[in-house]
Amino acid sequence: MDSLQTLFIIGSGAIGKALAVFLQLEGRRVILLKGHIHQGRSETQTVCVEMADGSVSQTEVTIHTLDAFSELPGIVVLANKSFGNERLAQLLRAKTGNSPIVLLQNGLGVEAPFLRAGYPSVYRCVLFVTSQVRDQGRVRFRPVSVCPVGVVRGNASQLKEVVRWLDTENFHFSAISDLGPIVWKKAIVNCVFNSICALLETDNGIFHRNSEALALGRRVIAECTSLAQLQGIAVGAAEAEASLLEISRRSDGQQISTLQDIRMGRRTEIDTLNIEMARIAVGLQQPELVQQTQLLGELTRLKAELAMARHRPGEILPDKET
Ligand SMILES: NC(=O)C1=CN([C@@H]2O[C@H](COP(=O)(O)OP(=O)(O)OC[C@H]3O[C@@H](n4cnc5c(N)ncnc54)[C@H](OP(=O)(O)O)[C@@H]3O)[C@@H](O)[C@H]2O)C=CC1
Ligand SMILES: CC(C)(CO)C(=O)C(=O)O
Repeated sequence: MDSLQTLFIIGSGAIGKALAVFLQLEGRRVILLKGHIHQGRSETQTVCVEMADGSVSQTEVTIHTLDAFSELPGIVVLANKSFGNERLAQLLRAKTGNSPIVLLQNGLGVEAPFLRAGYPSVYRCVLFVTSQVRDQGRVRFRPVSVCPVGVVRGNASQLKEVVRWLDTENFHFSAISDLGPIVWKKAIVNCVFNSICALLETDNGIFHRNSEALALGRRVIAECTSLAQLQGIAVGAAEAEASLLEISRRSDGQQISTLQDIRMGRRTEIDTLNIEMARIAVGLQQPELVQQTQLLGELTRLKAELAMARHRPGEILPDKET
């Protein structure tokens, strides 16, 4: 399907850059676009993606702004922070036509702005990788397992094509028929990582190294799996814990995005994780169900707000662990 040949990646951060490098090195046509600045000049950078075995994938990547494109015919991949989705759904609507949209973001309900805006083809991926920008030109990338992609609005044959264009040797994608349980399982795991690692100011490896941290994680998992079950989503506590531990082992030394954001004085995505779980519980008239998850989320949000308030542009808050 030639019409999908170009991959437009929106969001030139840790995920967007790594994905662009891997795709370009396998000969795909990639256009990398800034997620929150929509006007300006294109800039070319050499991006070097470092893997756990010390190997490096390096190439020149040009980062554009959205104003340079009146149309985005191809696959539009969203690797921006999800709190930008509402605005992007409005901005992109006139440019994307029938192009499929693929969301790579963590969290619950992140696809809602695109559904409300009437996009005809929306797919969602659950990322099982970790990626961290070390400095402008270096990205540290750790794949955990293949990343499933499923249909939110669209069809199975287009999904297959989308996955074929996205998949590369270092960053694997596969098609999945039932997206709901995996989105929930990953969101539950993120409720653990994105709050506890951020509050402890530690790396993702803490859960396989420290039994007390794991015990805290189990309490969040117990609450959120009960909520999932109330929603009719079958995610067991044992499988969520297994996923937590696998990610913890494979991304030992990596910082969760929420901790990276707090250290840079940036907004976090905690609203689509712990805080969203609490909102769903309130909607089901069971507000007490996820109280500990909610408290951790509120502490994380406050920590991020305090960091934003004292942050001076360009300054990175001290890195205590890695
Ligand atoms: N890093 C990781 O290991 C993982 C990340 N994810 C998900 O991938 C997505 C991207 O994460 P990651 O690359 O780490 O994040 P980064 O912070 O490294 O980059 C995110 C990009 O989002 C863009 N952005 C920031 N604010 C806004 C906004 N208000 N509106 C639109 N765009 C905005 C920025 O774009 P620009 O600077 O281009 O303007 C930025 O480069 C997130 O949703 C995250 O949940 C999921 C699993 C793992
Ligand atoms: C849980 C983890 C580490 C796995 O991809 C992640 O989602 C993140 O870094 O944001």
